[in-house]
Amino acid sequence: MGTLKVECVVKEQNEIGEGPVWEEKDATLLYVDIYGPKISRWNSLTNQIESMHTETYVGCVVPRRSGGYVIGEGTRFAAVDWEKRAITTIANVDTEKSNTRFNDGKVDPAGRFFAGTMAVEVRPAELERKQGSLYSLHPDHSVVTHFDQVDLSNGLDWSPDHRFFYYVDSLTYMVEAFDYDIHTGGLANRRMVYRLEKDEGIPDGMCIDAEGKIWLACYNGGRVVRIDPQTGTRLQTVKLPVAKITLCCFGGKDYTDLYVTSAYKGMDEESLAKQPQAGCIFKVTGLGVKGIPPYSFSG
Ligand SMILES: O=C(O)[C@H](O)[C@@H](O)[C@H](O)[C@H](O)CO
Ligand SMILES: [Zn+2]
Repeated sequence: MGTLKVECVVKEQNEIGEGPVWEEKDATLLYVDIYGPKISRWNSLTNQIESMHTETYVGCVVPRRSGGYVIGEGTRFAAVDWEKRAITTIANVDTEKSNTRFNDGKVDPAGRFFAGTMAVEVRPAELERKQGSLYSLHPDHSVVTHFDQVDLSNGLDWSPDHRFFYYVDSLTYMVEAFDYDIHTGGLANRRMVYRLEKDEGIPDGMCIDAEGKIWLACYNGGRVVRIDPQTGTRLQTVKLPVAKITLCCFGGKDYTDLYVTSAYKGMDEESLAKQPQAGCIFKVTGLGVKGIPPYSFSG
């Protein structure tokens, strides 16, 4: 294990930076600013950032096998043609609700795109409760509703053996697990894996590492924590120089670097002065673990 280093790499600040995905072929990091609202790509070799605006809040972006990206934007799944800067609707969700939006999403190992919704926040973590649901978009563009009554749909990922699905509804202050059926994309047997401690703040995004441990972003906790979902214990804490940590993903050579997004939404001038890097993206090196390459939506 090398020496742990935390570096601010993307200095352009996001109101809510989210949804980082490493794109190996170009050595770029793809991510969103939910309130931009925009999708961006940071090139790790040239330090250049390319962005495109979306029509409304964009919670997540994932690569698509046939090219371009798919996003969870407002209450629709939509296809993005990055070259043409064009967005087209694939499917709508929450059609009977008037004030929800997509939040975190990720592609499962079989190419299905999972993403959840939440009520639009009045202030961070202040929102009408039980308005969210967890959905998946399948290769034939059908949508499955896995469950509703969600307060603030957030982090998700699958165990490396595909047997478990991990999930965060932020206002439960827990990480939960389900049994996962990789053949159908079905979830069963919901249970708690980890409950956050006070100073860890609010659970936000998460990603899995190659050893099957969870890296959880702690919003208002200024850290990511590594959790063993088998024992429900915290194995490691990595502190960052900003409080509102939103999500992390592995990238870089052999997926050994951890990229961590953050937000500045809801901070007053005084706290922004104390945390001038709020909304930036950080790179953590020297963790001594590897991630799993991201999957692409197969539809
Ligand atoms: O980053 C996200 O996933 C949400 O869109 C944010 O709004 C925060 O999670 C939330 O405010 C923290 O509770
Ligand atoms: Zn999130």
